[in-house]
Amino acid sequence: MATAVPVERDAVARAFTGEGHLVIAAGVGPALAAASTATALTTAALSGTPYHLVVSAGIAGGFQPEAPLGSLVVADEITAADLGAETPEGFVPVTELGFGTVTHRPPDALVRDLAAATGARTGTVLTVSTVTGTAERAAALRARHPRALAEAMEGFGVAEAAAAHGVPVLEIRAVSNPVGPRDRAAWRIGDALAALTEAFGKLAPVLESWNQHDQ
Ligand SMILES: O=C(O)c1cccc(C(=O)CC[C@H]2O[C@@H](n3cnc4c(=O)[nH]cnc43)[C@H](O)[C@@H]2O)c1
Repeated sequence: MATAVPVERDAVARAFTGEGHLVIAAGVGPALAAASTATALTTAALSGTPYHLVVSAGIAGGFQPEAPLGSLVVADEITAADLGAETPEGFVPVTELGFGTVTHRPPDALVRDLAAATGARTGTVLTVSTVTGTAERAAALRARHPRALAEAMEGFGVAEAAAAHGVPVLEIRAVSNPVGPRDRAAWRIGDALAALTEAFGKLAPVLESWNQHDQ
């Protein structure tokens, strides 16, 4: 499990206490999250106990009204929203420039099972390097990604590391703030961390049984 910061790591670890997994604070942003996750995966593989699933987890901004504060989102697509080029005609993702990738897809069945266990919504979770701070940017992201429910800063980096190791990936986010105009008074980080702990309590049996049977 790769969270960004220690409070997220602790929120997950409080609920997820079995053996055979690791919960790390991998750092904020896609680059550090990728480096930390790849290091953890390599270390485990070299010691003969490779991981079979990687989960990016933490708090996120939720697109309104679909992902209200305190709600949970399980990504069926993890998409890098700002990996590309700005052109006079608008943003062009790197894939349309002829290289790279911008989306990773978690296993369908696992996404369905996790959503059923927690009541989470499923949809695209965007990875951004800059937190959205205006209504215009939020609207532009939704126009480009109509299925987006949330934005955060690590999922795509974690997914790239998992893909490099041939390991499936999930992203699970609890909504701490709306995506849109910057309003620190509207953040509900405590509620989102509590929602994360509650969700991981319900997810633990699903993830553990998937780890044992579906590799
Ligand atoms: O200063 C701000 O306006 C601001 C607004 C929201 C979040 C931040 C952060 O620095 C938190 C980044 C951290 O938390 C995740 N996160 C939470 N909400 C969002 C969001 O709306 N957009 C992107 N990331 C968010 C993120 O994954 C980081 O780990 C600052």
